[in-house]
Amino acid sequence: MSLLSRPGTPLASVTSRSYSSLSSVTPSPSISNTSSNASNKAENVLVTVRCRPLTKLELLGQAQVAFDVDDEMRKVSVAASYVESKGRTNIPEYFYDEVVTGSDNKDLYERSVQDLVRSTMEGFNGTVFAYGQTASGKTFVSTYGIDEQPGVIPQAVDDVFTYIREAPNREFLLRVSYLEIYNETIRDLLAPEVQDLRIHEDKKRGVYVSPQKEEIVTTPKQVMKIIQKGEANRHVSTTDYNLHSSRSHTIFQLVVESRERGTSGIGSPLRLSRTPGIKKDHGGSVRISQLNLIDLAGSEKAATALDRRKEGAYINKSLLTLGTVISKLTEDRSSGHIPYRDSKLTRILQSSLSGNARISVICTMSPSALAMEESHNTLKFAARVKKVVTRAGTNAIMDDKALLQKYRVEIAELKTKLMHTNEVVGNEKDKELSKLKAERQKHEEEMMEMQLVRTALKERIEHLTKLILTSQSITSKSILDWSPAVSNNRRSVIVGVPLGLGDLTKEKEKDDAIKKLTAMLHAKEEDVKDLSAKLEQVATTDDDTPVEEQLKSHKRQSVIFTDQDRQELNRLRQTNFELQMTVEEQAAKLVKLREEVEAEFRLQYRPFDQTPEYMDTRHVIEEQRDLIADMEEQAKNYKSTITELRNVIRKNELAQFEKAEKNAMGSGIGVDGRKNGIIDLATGGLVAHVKELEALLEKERRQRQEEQNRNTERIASLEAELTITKALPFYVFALLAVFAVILAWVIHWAL
Ligand SMILES: Nc1ncnc2c1ncn2[C@@H]1O[C@H](COP(=O)(O)OP(=O)(O)OP(=O)(O)O)[C@@H](O)[C@H]1O
Repeated sequence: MSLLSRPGTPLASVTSRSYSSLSSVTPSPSISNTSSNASNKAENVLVTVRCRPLTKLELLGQAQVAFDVDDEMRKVSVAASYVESKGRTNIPEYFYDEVVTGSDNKDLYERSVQDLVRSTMEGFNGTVFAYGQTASGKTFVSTYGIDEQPGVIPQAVDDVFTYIREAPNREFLLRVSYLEIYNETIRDLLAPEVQDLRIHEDKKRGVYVSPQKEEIVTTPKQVMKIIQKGEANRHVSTTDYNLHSSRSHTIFQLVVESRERGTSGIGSPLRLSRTPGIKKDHGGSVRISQLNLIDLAGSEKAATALDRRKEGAYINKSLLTLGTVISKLTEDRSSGHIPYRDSKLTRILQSSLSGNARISVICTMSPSALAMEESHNTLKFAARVKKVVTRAGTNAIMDDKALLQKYRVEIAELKTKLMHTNEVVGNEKDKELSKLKAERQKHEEEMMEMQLVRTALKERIEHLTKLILTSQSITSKSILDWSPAVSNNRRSVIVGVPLGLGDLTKEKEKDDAIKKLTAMLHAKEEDVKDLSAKLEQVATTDDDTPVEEQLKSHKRQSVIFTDQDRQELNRLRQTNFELQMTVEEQAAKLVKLREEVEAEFRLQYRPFDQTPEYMDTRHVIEEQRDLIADMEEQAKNYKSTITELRNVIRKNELAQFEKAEKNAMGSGIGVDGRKNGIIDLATGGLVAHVKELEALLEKERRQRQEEQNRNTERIASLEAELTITKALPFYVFALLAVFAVILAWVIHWAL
């Protein structure tokens, strides 16, 4: 609700006002017009009285409520019961712009602060401060609420960003600072280590503190973090009246710079409005304004603790000066000196208090009868401050005070410089630089890739070597399994390979060497396993040392493996796996081939004694031998027949002789003549028959002998072939071995 529509305050002698009457709340292109129209109009400080509920402590002490609060009527009055208890009849009443009770900080913000914050976004300076005795609720109003009721500062910050979000035609730059005045010393809550902060004044900037840390902010969260950081550095102590009493005044300052979007403004003159003193927001001019959110330390009675008493003295002194300054401001200005310099607080607030800011004061009070005196003072202060008139106007500036402008100018200058540099030397240098960068990146990538490939290849080579050795050993075993025969045709296949029976020793040596190599490879395989385990273990570490170096020094356990590296490694492992599969397939093929060859050997080179040729020859030899045996038997028979015949012949001869001798003795014929004639007649036929048989036997024997000789020669020749053929398995073995080695090398180089 606009305050203009409300009844005026009896205490206020000048027109009360609301900030909404000064400027349109809606951020729009009309901002600059509205602002300038409203600029420099005399306005009173907006005064709000917040009367908090009784605290637990006060309730425990059965504190009497001494004030009645009527927020509808915006009236605070001393409770009738209290007046009566004091034996009085006059009930004092106070009226203000806003009177609130309870704990609703949101409502308080919307009533008393929101318009001021929004007008700050439109270029007017704004100051909000909470004033009241200690433990009256100033910090509650300013910073912390309860039940998720943030105080004025967080709500203002949020509102600033909401405003920016809703103003598409303007661009903003925000800077924040957070100061503390403790025992009359200025401290920077954002840089507490910085000493000797001093107050300066010049025509352009007015009153300001230096050196002061300002942080450019871009999000509400960032601002809240800064506030929290500052709060952590603030002086807070337990006092007789408050567990967490603020022992210092704090000034949270937000500087807002803004300009219309799409206007560079560089070099364009600052145009002033026709009304003297009012600057119009034309073209690229930058509006700059300050929002000061002040949490004052509480005025208090003398404390018991020495430190607190000292602090209290300073606090009271500065608050007293504030009161004096405000009193003077409400008097006729020409009447005299205004003692801003009497305290750091009034000095820092000088610009705002002297008129160039809209001011909203929230006076906090306790309703307790025990705090009657302080509350009364607060109400009187509130009434006094209500009379202060300010004439805030927008500040449109073009000089380097505005960071927004400065940054824009700097960006434009840099762009020009860049363009210029690009034209003159930039192209060449840029090219060179990007080439170098690209080369370096490429080199790094190559190094990484090489390392990964090396590891993968090593594994693969070891595996391949292992496979080859395995296949070698299988071959040699299978050779021992069978003893193939051989033919001259087969021998011709391996002409030129210097292997033979004598090469068996060399084969043995080779076998030994292969075994040695296998042992070595097994050892290497173990190393690789260890390394892989280490790599797995440290694969997630974020070490910046180049991989190459890390791998070189085995002492190091950390290896960087980015996700990309790991993918690459996995890809290589996959390739490696596929290669292994290929090699195994090849090895299987080799085994199959060897089996086929062996089968062929078995088929073509059956054992010699099983070949038909051998069998036939053997058969013939057997037959010949049988025949010879028969013939020899026959010859024996012939011989015995001949002997028998000869015996018969001799018997016959003797018988004939004896007969002739008897006749001769009787006839007188000589014995010898007769005897010879008879023998010749009797044996002549038999002898001829014997001779005939003997000739036949001799002929037969010669024929058999010749045939036997021929067969024996043939067997000898076949046996000689058999001896030579026995070497063939070794030729075959050598052929397979050479084939396997060639295959392995071909796969290795192909990858
Ligand atoms: N409107 C409120 N509703 C509920 N509790 C409140 C309210 N205002 C203040 N309090 C409580 O009163 C106590 C004192 O408040 P706070 O610390 O804000 O006082 P202060 O004026 O900042 O005191 P000091 O000047 O000593 O720092 C706190 O416990 C606070 O929670």
